[in-house]
Amino acid sequence: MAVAGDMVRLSRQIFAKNPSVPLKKQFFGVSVRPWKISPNVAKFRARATIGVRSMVQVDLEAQGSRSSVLLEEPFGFDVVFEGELREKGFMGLRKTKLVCTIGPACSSMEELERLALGGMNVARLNMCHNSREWHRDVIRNIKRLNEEKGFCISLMVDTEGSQMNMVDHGGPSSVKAEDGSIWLFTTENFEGSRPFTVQAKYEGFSEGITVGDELVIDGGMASFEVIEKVGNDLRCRCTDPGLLLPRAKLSFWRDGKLVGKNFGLPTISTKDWADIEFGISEGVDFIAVSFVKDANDIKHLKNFLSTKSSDSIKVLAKIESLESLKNLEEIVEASDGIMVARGDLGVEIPLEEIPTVQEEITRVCRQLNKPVIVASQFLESMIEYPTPTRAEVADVSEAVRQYADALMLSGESAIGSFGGKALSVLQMASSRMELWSREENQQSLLSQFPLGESLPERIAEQICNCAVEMANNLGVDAIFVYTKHGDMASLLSRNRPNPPIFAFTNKSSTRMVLNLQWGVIPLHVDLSDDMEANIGKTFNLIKIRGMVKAGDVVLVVSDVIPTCASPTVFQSIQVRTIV
Ligand SMILES: Nc1ncnc2c1ncn2[C@@H]1O[C@H](COP(=O)(O)OP(=O)(O)OP(=O)(O)O)[C@@H](O)[C@H]1O
Ligand SMILES: CC(=O)C(=O)O
Ligand SMILES: [K+]
Ligand SMILES: [Mg+2]
Repeated sequence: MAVAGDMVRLSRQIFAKNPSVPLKKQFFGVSVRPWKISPNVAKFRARATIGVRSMVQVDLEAQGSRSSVLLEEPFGFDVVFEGELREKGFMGLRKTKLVCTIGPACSSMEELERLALGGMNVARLNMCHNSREWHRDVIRNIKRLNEEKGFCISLMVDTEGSQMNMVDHGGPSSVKAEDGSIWLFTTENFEGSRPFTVQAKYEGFSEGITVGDELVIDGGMASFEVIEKVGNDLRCRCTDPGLLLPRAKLSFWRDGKLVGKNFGLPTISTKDWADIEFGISEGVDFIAVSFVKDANDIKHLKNFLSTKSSDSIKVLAKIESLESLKNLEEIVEASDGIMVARGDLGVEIPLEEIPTVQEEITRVCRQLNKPVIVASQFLESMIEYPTPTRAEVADVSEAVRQYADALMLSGESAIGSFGGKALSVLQMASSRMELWSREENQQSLLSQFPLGESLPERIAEQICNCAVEMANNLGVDAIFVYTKHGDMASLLSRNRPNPPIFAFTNKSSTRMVLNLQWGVIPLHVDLSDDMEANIGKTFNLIKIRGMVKAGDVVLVVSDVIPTCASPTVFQSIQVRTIV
């Protein structure tokens, strides 16, 4: 069995099984794909020892040549899933994906690797913090881990957005506002800290605000009453004492309703555009847009990405304002995925509404087949303590029970002392709840809603729905799907099947994007037009890695198949036994 770091010696047998392609052509034709060859064996050997790609030693003496060359098989694995599969079997594989926010507590190579080994599927970079150079180093380090150690971690840039918050003067980490104390909220720029004075980030923060309005800090950390308006500044009396943290969020309320929404600021600010350009140039996989208001915000960014030929980068809309909730369906339709950003959402809607809103967003996303991340405060107490509260574990389990595609850590990983432990709590709690849902047959309760409009789309959807029903009823070990843009894999995932979905794609961007989807294990492999050859090749490759064994039963769903023999695309479901 080959493991990470091993060199896989196959000699000729693998190709003997695949005689349809002449060996010489396969290796030395004008197009060397799907095989890369280097005459520089030493270099390849060196990479083989640090890398985990499948290395294939081919003895060319059999072909009348004396030398032997080492070939790199471009087969992208995920060492963490491989390890889990060997340890726990197909049904033990975790389906819920995990996102970690990278901050100072976990940005070193060692810490990143620890999170990678702990099951991080996506790394989130919150552009609210730190410099682009800092984020660039993190991105490059993660790419290096993927490249050299065989992890499969996708990258997400999360925009700062135009939120109304306090300016961080780099002073003490929090200031206490006492009951009845009088504070000035100003837009005046000043250095250092001034007693009882808070600088608001935008000039127009007090527009439309009148005496008597309530100013709420961070959704309820502290509250003030506006007692005087002095130009743009507000003099306020503390009515509910509490802590003012650096960059705390400000919101205004009148008669129990939010006022002064958005302050007329664009969803994507000038700085956000620069951060997006940065993300494009660093080759990230997702851009999460903060404080989305409507579908146009998303369409605008997607157009921009396509003019930059970067449409392989997927756009996630963060639902964290009242306005985004009003336009939920159109935003979900326009975007490639959603984040339920409960932190800021809790500033704009009453806290007791968060659970039902979360469930509703998750439901809409699955109906419209868009991945959904549930985010914020899952294990907040673990920023300081090594164990979670029981209520926190229940919250994690509830999101898993709702079949969210992914769960996210924020401060727990970014600044917490126990990021690795927090990740393992997510990991264990999700696996446990997935098992329970399967045993209770909760999937059967999922209602589907027809998506496709054109006949080919409807066919693809029906094939995937039926494939999952078959896979569940037959109790197959795994579903294999061959997919270029990930659509079939996504339609399978939408049905939340019992067995894991191995999605083989020849586009590395598709692989990184599928990484966010429930139950999908995306693998990068060169695919040809000949589906039978693809099936044979992928069965062999993953058998060699010890991921499947003879006798395992696999349901194969295929889509990418126009061949000379059958020039029309046909989609099929087959049940195969690994031999
Ligand atoms: N790159 C970073 N550098 C420093 N601190 C960070 C970084 N990323 C996150 N943090 C810290 O981690 C904590 C929580 O993370 P984060 O900022 O992602 O939460 P959030 O406020 O919910 O996100 P958002 O600003 O998108 O609403 C914050 O208090 C922040 O100070
Ligand atoms: C994640 C995020 O942006 C929030 O919870 O507000
Ligand atoms: K953000
Ligand atoms: Mg937010």
